[in-house]
Amino acid sequence: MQDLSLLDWRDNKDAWTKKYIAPGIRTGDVDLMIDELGPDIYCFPLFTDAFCYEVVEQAERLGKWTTARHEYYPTTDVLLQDLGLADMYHQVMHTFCHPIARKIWRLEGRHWEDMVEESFMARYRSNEQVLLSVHQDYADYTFTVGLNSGFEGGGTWFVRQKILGNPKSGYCTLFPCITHPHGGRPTTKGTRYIVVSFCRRRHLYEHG
Ligand SMILES: O=C(O)CCC(=O)C(=O)O
Ligand SMILES: [Fe+2]
Repeated sequence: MQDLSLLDWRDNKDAWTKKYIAPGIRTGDVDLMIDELGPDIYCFPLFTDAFCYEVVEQAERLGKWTTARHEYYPTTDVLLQDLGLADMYHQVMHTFCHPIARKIWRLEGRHWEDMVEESFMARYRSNEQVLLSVHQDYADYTFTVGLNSGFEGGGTWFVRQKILGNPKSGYCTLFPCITHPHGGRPTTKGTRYIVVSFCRRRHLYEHG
């Protein structure tokens, strides 16, 4: 099992899930696992330490960080696609994450079954980009996943709800957009890594 890599998700689903997905979520015990940090801000364990370690290692090894990918409020980031991890991450979203959003907010109908994600890893460092100013995500809802510990500061500040989400390594936060403008608080020591997924309905304005 220890020889499995992040890319083996297609060939060996059971062993892959056991190695990389947190217990509770992996077993479908969603009701047991979800905390509500504040109004419509949810948090649950999603990944194991092995996942977090390997995904950060891959990003740092490839070193494809960008600083101007978004026109507004750019992060220092790399698309999971550019790490070769987009298909794997999409499968995780599809299997474990979108069903949680649909259940919480009663999102029914086929439009909510066909979500596109923009997933990227963002990095904050005391001597590089330390913060992200308050903004709206261009999405229906967003997932953010903490990937490490050993930094100081950081966290997602929801200005209207006055809540700081700062998920531990492997924990995923879920919030809807429009009502939840937010920003990344300064990382004052060390490096903070997160994966952010902007989730959009592919056919938002189509009838039926
Ligand atoms: O740093 C954070 O926690 C928030 C990141 C974020 O809001 C974004 O990338 O859109
Ligand atoms: Fe954001």
